[in-house]
Amino acid sequence: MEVDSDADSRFLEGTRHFLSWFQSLPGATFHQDIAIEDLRGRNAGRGIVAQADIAADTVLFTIPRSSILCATTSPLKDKIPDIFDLDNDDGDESDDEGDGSSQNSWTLLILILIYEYLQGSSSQWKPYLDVLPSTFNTPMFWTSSQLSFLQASAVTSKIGQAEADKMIASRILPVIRSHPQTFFPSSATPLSDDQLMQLAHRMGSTIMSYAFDLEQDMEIPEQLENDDEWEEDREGKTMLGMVPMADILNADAEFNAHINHAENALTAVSLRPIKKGEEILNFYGPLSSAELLRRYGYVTEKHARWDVVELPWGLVSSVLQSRLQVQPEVWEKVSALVQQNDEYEEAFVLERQSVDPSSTGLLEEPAAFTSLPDELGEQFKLCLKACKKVTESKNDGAVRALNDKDWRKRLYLETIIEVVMQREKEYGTTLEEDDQLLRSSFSDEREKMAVWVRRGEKQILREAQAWIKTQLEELRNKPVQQPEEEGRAAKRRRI
Ligand SMILES: C[S@@+](CC[C@H](N)C(=O)[O-])C[C@H]1O[C@@H](n2cnc3c(N)ncnc32)[C@H](O)[C@@H]1O
Repeated sequence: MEVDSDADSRFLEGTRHFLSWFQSLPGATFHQDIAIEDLRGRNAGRGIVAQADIAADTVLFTIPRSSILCATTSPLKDKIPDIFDLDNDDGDESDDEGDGSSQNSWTLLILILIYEYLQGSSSQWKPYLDVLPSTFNTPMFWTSSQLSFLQASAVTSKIGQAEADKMIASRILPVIRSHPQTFFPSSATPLSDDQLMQLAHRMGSTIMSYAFDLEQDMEIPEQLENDDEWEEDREGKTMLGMVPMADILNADAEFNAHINHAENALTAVSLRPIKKGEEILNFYGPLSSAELLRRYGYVTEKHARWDVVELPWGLVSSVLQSRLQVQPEVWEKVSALVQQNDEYEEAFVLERQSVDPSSTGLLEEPAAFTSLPDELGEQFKLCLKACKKVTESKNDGAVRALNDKDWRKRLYLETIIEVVMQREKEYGTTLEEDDQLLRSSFSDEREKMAVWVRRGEKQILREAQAWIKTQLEELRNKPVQQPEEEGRAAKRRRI
């Protein structure tokens, strides 16, 4: 790798400046045995590393609430108070006027960040803003060639570029355009719509991978306990905020620190003894590799235990139709009945059973594939009922077979195993080919992460296949209660 010493010294200078700014904040603490280190060598940006052995329950650093950049601390509140009346939706644009009049906690924080960024040196958060990223590895910023490495992963449909563009155009740009003096100080060159769009994307992505939900673990004062106003206040309590230093912590599925939220400050506390040289790690939640990539732009081996794969109902339905040999015009009626159900689902998620990390941040039990989703079984059952209703010919052998519980169970398992195998084929390469690829070297880290994501999904499909096989085996070994032949023959007959 080419060494860019200018960029390196800017990086180090940014870290130094940020740390001294942080330490100068009233009420902030930073333990003497930890340091912010340059972890770019392993694609992890900055991180915090123990410089000596640290005991469990040690306060690693303290962040005063006044230093958090959020709706309550932003100077923008005095300048454009109207936008602080939150809509309390989660980005749903249905009631959006397109004039920036309705904000949610997400869009408001984008505006707050853009405002601070445009204030340059006069922002009190400048040293902090300087260590926030300007580029991202999340799929939102990938080329179509890089995205193609994700193959048939459902994550490709969740990137949300178009929705983000729409949200920025309707909620962010109108506010900035109608308050030019507020956003652009006299010294600053106003930005074009395209530049603002890019800046908003950058801030949106920063929030996605850096912001915290600010819970307020406050005791309710007795005299206010039955006060309606207080209740209302508490309802809207979840506020997004940028928390300096807490967001320098990297994270993994096994971690050794936790951020505690108290009334006046947030503290990072060690969950167990941490050895000198160990990275201090937080936890972003039980996220699959695909979700970790989508939100944070990285993957780790340990997160793969929460990998998931989606089975579209359309695929289940078409495999079932061909197994039952139902004609297309009849199956259309069956499908219409299934879709009328209030709980109709378009896709089902296969996942392992996995316990959460322990209170000390360790994963104590392996994750295992132990069942198909109940909702999939319910919808399958509903589909068979619809099939029976539509075909009407009550004497038909297949309909009689549908009444046989074991036959239905076998039909379900055989259908899903076929769906699982077809789903794997949609990816274009096999699990074994991906494994081989992952053993080679990649010139593009994004391609490697994509292969990791798709490989994890294929692994779940294989585990699901193995589990279904054992279920079928058990069913085969079960004593037969009814003549088997009828059901089998019925399967071959047309309904
Ligand atoms: C809250 S920030 C953590 C600090 C960040 N490393 C930095 O330099 O600003 C979250 C981002 O850090 C990176 N990150 C976090 N944990 C990581 C890990 N275990 N391995 C690699 N990158 C990680 C990802 O880019 C993620 O979007």
